Amino acid sequence: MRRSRNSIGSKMTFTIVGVSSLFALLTIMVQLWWNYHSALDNAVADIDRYTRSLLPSMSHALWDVDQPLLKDLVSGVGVLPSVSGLELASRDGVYLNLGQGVPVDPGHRYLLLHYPLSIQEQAIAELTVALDRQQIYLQLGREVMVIVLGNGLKMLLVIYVILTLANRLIVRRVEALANFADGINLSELTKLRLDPKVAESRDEIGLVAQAFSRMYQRMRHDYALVRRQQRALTRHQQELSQTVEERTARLRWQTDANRQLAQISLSFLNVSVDDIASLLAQVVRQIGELLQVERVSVVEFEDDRLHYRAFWSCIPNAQSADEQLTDVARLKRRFTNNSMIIIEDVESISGRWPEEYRELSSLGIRGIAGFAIMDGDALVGVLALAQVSGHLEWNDDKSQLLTQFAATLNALLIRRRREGQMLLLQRQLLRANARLAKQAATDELTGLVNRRPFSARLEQALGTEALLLMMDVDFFKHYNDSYGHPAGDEVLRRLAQALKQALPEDALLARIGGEEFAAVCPGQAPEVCRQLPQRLLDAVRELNIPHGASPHGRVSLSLGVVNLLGVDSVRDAMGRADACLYRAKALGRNRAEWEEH
Ligand SMILES: Nc1nc2c(ncn2[C@@H]2O[C@H](COP(=O)(O)OP(=O)(O)OP(=O)(O)O)[C@@H](O)[C@H]2O)c(=O)[nH]1
Repeated sequence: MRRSRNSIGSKMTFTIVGVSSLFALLTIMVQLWWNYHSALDNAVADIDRYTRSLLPSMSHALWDVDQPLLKDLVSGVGVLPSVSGLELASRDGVYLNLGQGVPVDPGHRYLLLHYPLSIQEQAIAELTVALDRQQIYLQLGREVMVIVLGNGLKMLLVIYVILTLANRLIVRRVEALANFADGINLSELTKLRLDPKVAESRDEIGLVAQAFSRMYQRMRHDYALVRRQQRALTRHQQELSQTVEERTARLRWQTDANRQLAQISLSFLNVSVDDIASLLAQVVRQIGELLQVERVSVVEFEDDRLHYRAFWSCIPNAQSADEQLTDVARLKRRFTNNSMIIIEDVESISGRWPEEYRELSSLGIRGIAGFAIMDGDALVGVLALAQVSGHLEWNDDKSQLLTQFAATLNALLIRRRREGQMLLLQRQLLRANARLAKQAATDELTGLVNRRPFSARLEQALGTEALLLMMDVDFFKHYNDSYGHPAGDEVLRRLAQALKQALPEDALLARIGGEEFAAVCPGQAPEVCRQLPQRLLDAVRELNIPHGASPHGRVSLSLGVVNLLGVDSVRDAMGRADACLYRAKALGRNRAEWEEH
């Protein structure tokens, strides 16, 4: 630590030097004062003692008028140090002035000492000794240097000792303490060690250091506690915000899912039976994307067989399981007491349901959720969601949603099934009706149309250049009688076939009675028209069916032909043709007769 002028060392130095200097000055002053007075007193005492010892001799010398002796004696006093002058004045006029004499005004410099000279207690003269203080001052001046030097050295020694002690006992330890305090950094919570010399001493600084150390320990402890609390608070806040985020996401997901489910339910209500399959395909895809699973399928049980009604997978070219290989009875058994089966990890059922485990594993399914589609108490199908790339991520919200969806799906499947059954019934009815209608319009024996459709066609051809041909088998009663009724039936069938082939394609041939045929032949070329009856007769002749009871020896026909141009009613047309036929019969049979105009 850099020591500044404000350091304890500097302050102590300044203080000690200042106080010591002052004290030394005072000491010197007092000593000088004391020395001065001692020197003055000593000088006065010396002068006094010496002078008084000489006074009797001086008195006698003066009395004896022994001038030289007197002068010697007085001069002897003048030899004393600090005596600057002497004056002896007797009553009888003897006067001696030695040295510098006695100043009239002594002032501060001189001290005058007066000694009476007497003989027989009678004063005869007075000796005045002038003491010059200057001498004492000079002597003191010499002593001052010694005193100052002595005191100065003493003072320096004392300062050195005090500063050394202060440095060792205070400054260094305070600096160590300051360094310790400087090193305190709560954010890092470092463990600081105070110098044992500072911390272990039992003086005030040691006590302060120990108090500091304890305070730091408490601060560390408190700070660690606060940090722990802060960390716990932060963790709690993070957990709280995470929980809020998760709940918000779940709520958002639920809202979105419910909205989609409502839309799906609505679309189920409005969909026509024919569109159910495509709607289901679309909906399973929607469910798959909403629940983020890789496969969704809807299967229905029918006659103890399983049918995939919809299958979707986000994996290209993924195939549903083979309907034939699924053990429907086992699948139904699993759903007997469970409306849903959630297997997040297929491995978890390896011991409990080994067959299902094998089957699912062989399909590469690693997690699956199945929801029963119930029709009342009957299990009619299963909605299944599967994961192949990993385990199934599941929660109650998804279960709740899919349970609802399965119920909606059930309603749709029931509707599909019931409407499908109705449609099937309708189609069967229509087919039966068509069959009946066809039967009603068709002659069962020959396969030709009967009278009703023929009449309708005839009506259409009225007033056109069409021909109406009425045909009747000759002597057919005899044939039946001779060959039997079944043989007669066969003849009718063969005749129908031969006549149909002989007629133009657009002609309509009908069996309008027991052994009666009729044909409407739309407008043809005159040549074709003219030859047509003969073509028909020839066709019958070519059949060459033996008929022993007929004069012709074989089965033959008689024809009555009418041109429908100018004919305006079926009844009229049939009547006219009948008349022609009658004429043909009358003229010998096996011939055609035209209406005469
Ligand atoms: N095998 C058979 N015979 C039928 C059928 N429908 C009617 N016949 C018979 O056809 C015969 C018609 O006889 P008739 O009306 O007397 O006329 P025909 O014997 O043909 O004599 P002509 O018409 O005068 O030449 C009856 O004997 C009927 O039984 C049928 O579907 N099958």
